[in-house]
Amino acid sequence: MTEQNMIKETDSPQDLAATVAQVRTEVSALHAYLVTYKLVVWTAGNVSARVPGQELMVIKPSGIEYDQLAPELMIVTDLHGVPVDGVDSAHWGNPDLAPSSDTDAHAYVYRHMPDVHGVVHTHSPYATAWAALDEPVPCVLTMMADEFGGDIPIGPFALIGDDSIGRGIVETLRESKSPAVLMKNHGPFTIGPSAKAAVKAAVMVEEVAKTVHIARQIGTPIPIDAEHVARLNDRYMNVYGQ
Ligand SMILES: O=C(CO)[C@@H](O)[C@H](O)COP(=O)(O)O
Repeated sequence: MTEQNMIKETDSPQDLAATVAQVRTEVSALHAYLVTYKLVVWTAGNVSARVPGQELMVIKPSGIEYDQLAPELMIVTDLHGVPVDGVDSAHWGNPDLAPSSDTDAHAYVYRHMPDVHGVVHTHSPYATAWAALDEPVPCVLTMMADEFGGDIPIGPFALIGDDSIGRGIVETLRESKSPAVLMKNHGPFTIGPSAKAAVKAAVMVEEVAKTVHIARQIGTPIPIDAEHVARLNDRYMNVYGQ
């Protein structure tokens, strides 16, 4: 283990272990939403969460089926995606378990967007179809103005396996109100102030990508003007809900 991925010594080991245990439980459980909302096939999607106050994140192991996931199988890494051992009693490995193949992308987002506490990636079919076309989903629904504050943008083409996906996500979402980006030829990545918020954005992306696709089969969807988009987004962000 390098000095870089040693745990900070500011929290007591007991507090840190309890926090990590909570994050493990949350990240493991949130994958069920991906299955429930039909956003994933086989093992093609992942959820991660930042460990609050630490240079750490929790992500699922690569290639493990969703019904096998459990808190103790979640992997704790530093914000460069390097697994960190000894954070809590649920030993991160099983040295046979590698973290998700998208770990570098998630880690890059946490390093560069300090307010982001959750990242989700799926290959949900309607959203991914727009990504294959290299076409943003235009803001033609009030639900899109609410949740995304405008069009759902396309991010650049990026190869899997290094920082390029993370860089594409950050460069695109820094310029946008949207918590979702459709990475060209790949699929949606979503972010949120919590892992659950990022999961919700992944569910919403698929829903609106599907509806706008259907609308285009029967006519020409009508864009919502920018002033109305801004007002809808402001109401949703500041007034909607409890
Ligand atoms: O896009 C890819 C690989 O093409 C990934 O999103 C995987 O489909 C999910 O992999 P793991 O999280 O199980 O490594």
